[in-house]
Amino acid sequence: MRASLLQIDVNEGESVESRRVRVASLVREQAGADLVVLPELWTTGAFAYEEFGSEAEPLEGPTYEAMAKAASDAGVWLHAGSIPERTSSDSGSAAGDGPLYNTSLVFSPSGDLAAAYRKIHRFGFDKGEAVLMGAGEELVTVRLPETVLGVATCYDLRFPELFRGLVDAGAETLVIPAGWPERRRAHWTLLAQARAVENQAFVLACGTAGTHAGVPQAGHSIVVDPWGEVLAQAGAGEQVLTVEFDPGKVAVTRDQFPALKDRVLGLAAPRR
Ligand SMILES: O=C(O)CCC(=O)C(=O)O
Repeated sequence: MRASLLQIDVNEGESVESRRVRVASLVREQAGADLVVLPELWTTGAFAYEEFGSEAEPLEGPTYEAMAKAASDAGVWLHAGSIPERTSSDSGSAAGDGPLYNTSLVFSPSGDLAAAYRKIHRFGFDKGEAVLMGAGEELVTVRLPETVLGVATCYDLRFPELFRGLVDAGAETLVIPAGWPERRRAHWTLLAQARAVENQAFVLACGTAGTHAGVPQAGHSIVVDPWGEVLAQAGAGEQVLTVEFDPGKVAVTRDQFPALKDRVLGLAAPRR
């Protein structure tokens, strides 16, 4: 299986619309890949909090349209990263009066929406995304012909229980778009490898390059195999990271080193 991770440079010198056009064209250039992955919130930047409201779009907005077409033009599965999604509080109310979500979109090679995932763990503690956006509540997997994707977004990477939930739902390839900051790059690489080893799954983690809202981005998108080996890692700048991998390695690893079968669930709390 061939996957291309598009580590996009997100900076304020380029408008959202020109970046959308440029990214669509980069996706088209990946024809021949099985799966293409984009980063988190690449239209605005994950730290451009002031733009979340002004650039938020309904699920089927301009980014959805552009990415659905790019996926079908290229004939690839496309994890189109995430958008700031604008919602309505109920079907009868004015459009856009509901919470915003950090929503990932996955398209099939015919350009149909295969899945949407609302980021569960919002970043920022008591500010930023954590207060500006609503929290997703549902795990999402996507069945491709070669593998089952389990999707998560950026800060989710720090929460192993989410990934165990995805594995229990059948995930074999964990896809994580991000806008991870340079300051915590060591955590990014370490956590990507940890999630791969503990879940005996491939990890495809795609970050952004450049600096937006004063936050230099880590880049260093990474692909890790179920044994924890780094198959490929990008540098700091904009880059297309292409990797060939054998999805069958998940079953082989889980069979030959069956640690997942030794899980003990529902442990009792310590007695005081
Ligand atoms: O957990 C981190 O260090 C980065 C998380 C983040 O930047 C995000 O979720 O947008």
